[in-house]
Amino acid sequence: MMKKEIITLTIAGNDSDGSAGMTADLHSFYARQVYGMGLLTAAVAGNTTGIYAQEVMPVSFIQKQFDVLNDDFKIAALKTGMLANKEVIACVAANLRKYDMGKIVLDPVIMTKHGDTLLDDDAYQAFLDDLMPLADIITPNFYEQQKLTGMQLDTKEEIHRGAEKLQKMGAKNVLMKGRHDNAAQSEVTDILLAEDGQFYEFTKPFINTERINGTGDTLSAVIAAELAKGRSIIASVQTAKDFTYEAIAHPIEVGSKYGPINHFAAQEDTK
Ligand SMILES: Nc1ncnc2c1ncn2[C@@H]1O[C@H](COP(=O)(O)OP(=O)(O)OP(=O)(O)O)[C@@H](O)[C@H]1O
Ligand SMILES: Cc1ncc(CO)c(N)n1
Repeated sequence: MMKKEIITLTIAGNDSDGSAGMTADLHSFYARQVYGMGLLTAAVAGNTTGIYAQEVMPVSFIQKQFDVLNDDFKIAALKTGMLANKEVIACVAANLRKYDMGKIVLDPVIMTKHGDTLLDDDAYQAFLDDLMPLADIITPNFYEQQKLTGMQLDTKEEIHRGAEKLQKMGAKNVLMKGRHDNAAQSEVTDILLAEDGQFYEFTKPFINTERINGTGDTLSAVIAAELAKGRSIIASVQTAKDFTYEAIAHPIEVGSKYGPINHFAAQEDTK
């Protein structure tokens, strides 16, 4: 009998160097053995030194991609990445309300690690009002946590309060990714506030490297892939954390500066 594939979708921008955005998502889906589809919102001209130009897809074209995918496929889970502006957010939110596309992982992509902006300043409110209430899980990094909560979150207590604020805005589960900007730190801990109100911690050793382009995309893509298989939030986050760690721990030589992570090694080393 023919095997029925599990379909996982990324709604994201493409980064031309393959390190981040839709390409990293599709590498991750492949490595976790789900069938990946890509609904393109934008494209950036980037390499390992930075991003040099961006184009946003017309909303009518984004709408068409939603319609044709939903005409033909049953999607088990999706993740969002670069959404660029409030018009794209409105379109994505309307379609996530219209169509049942399975579990929703919201990765609030605002800025790259190297300071390039991927979401307009006037789009945060639409993100909070229209997308947060639809999320099964949201995965902000340290910078995005401050932007979305409007709070300064330095201590563990403050991070807990910030996660509770985001959960009150509608996200069922909130994964607050840990800081990794201190060369002397020994670990990176991500904190999950789960739907049941409990906090869970996911800790791995800190790796002191600049080759970490696409870590956030990879983490959220693996969460989506595992949720698509029907696994729990906690099991999905654990696999995503392990996978991303292995991908950082086995550097590959691509480009001259801020390199990508290694999805091949992670595929072999993650259960
Ligand atoms: N240097 C590191 N050592 C160990 N783990 C790391 C390191 N950097 C990131 N991680 C882990 O990678 C995952 C992604 O977190 P990160 O904060 O890098 O996301 P991000 O900033 O959204 O990434 P992106 O550049 O894709 O936007 C988290 O689980 C985090 O703990
Ligand atoms: C399109 C795109 N999405 C996300 C990132 C980083 O998160 C990037 N560099 N490019």
